[in-house]
Amino acid sequence: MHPILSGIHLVTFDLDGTLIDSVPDLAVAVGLALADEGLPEPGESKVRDWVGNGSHKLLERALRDATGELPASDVHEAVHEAFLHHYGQAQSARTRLYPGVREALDALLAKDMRLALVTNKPHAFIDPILERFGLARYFGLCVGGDSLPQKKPDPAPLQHVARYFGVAPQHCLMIGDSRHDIEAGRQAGFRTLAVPYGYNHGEPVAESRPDAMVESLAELV
Ligand SMILES: O=C(O)COP(=O)(O)O
Ligand SMILES: [Mg+2]
Repeated sequence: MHPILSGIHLVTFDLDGTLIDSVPDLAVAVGLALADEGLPEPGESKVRDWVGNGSHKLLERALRDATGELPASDVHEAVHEAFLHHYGQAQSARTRLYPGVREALDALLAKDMRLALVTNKPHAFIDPILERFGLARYFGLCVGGDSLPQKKPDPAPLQHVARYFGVAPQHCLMIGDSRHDIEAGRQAGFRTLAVPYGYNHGEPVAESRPDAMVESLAELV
């Protein structure tokens, strides 16, 4: 086991960019939502840099990029609704599990760790994606970006998970790909571990100074 796991009873995972490479499907849905407004599709590489603060921010960034200005709230709402519709139609057609994920989850469960998911993705999409990859059984609790009034980098979703399982923060670990995961984890008093392969607005997540980094979750176990 990786030394970061010593004394840990609860491991909380981020979803997008940590367990799954979801940008190909997110980019299609963003493109279709913008096309409904007669705007050009941004493509995967831009969308990769916009993911991380939930779906409202994702569409705000896309509209701002396409039009050069902050969207009016009615346009923002309409395009966000269109995105939810399109993403709901095909949220895992092109999405892939990262290498090492299943092995890591199996090994952690075998060590009697509690596992939870805290994503900024809307909650409605979590179950279908976990089901699609056979991952639903691993997580005792899944928190989405719209499950609570606060989302990462606010520590509240992590504090909620720790309280739910009755585990003190110093025995909890947050694993994620972005500065929002590391900041939320640090503020919640969790240990933090980052993976470098996900989405962090085009910046190295090492700059957020997580307690540890692994190239692949397989290295955890
Ligand atoms: O939906 C997002 O913006 C990011 O989702 P994540 O928190 O699972 O990385
Ligand atoms: Mg992420």
